Amino acid sequence: MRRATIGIIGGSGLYRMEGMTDVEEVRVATPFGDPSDVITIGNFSGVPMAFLPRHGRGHSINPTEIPARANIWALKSLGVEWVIAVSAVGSLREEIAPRDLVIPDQIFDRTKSRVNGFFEGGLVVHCTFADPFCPELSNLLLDSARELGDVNVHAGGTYVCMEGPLFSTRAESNVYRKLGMDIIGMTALPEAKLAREAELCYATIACATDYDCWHESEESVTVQMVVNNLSANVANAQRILQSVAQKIPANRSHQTCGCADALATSIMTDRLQLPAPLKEKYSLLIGKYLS
Ligand SMILES: CSC[C@H]1O[C@H](OP(=O)(O)O)[C@H](O)[C@@H]1O
Ligand SMILES: Nc1ncnc2[nH]cnc12
Repeated sequence: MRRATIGIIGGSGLYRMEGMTDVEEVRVATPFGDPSDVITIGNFSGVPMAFLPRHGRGHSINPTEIPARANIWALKSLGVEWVIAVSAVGSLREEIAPRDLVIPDQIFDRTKSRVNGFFEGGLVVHCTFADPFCPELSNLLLDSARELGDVNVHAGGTYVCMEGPLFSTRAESNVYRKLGMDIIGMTALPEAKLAREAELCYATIACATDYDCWHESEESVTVQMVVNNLSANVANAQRILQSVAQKIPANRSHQTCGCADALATSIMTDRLQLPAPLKEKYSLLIGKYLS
């Protein structure tokens, strides 16, 4: 199967990558079921890249039902080391206007019904997650976003991940603002946790589409509002991706982020006691720590 080191997870409005050449669609089976859709592998800006739409190409998968474990596993199995997630978000700050971009640096978890990690059934792993986004990949995204010149870009910010699928109540939206959250969405988790467990560098381009429902002089968020602002946002995200693909190093040997070794000190279970079937199941993620 063809391989790629950069993986793009497309969110609402980004179901196909324009500008990819020499493409092949691959179906990847994983121990956690099927990914959201076929993965498109091809050349993008001269770089091998894998693209996966997290809601499926017809947007048929709601946030709670996204097979995030299968998605991350599938990308890892194709050789992906860098994952760039693209997401539509609501803004919880006056200064983050619809159509602005945010490269968030924190996440606050308000999900309720999701499986949060890969490891289970006798294998216990506790990864450090204080900084949920890879700082090095985030910086590259920021550089590329700023190069656009005609888009407002915000460096850092806390993404509160709600369960959905309904949007927030006004009380919730106001509480998130008081708690210091900056943007709101439904999909950063468990995706970011799984990327960390899979030792991938993971960062997000968050495209603001609305002011959620806290703003006194703006309409409360509707799908129509999100969709109206998305097409401009998605075009900008694609321009960033074209530029960042050129900046991402060919391998991670000089990285200082630690993402590539996230499991080195995180596996609690005595390796001598790990049953062979578990070792086999998880060899893609922990094989290098078993020899
Ligand atoms: C269509 S608005 C709500 C929807 O959009 C965001 O998804 P994504 O992060 O995949 O762009 C949000 O989290 C909701 O899933
Ligand atoms: N206001 C909002 N809340 C949750 N997810 C969103 N995605 C886009 N806008 C959103």
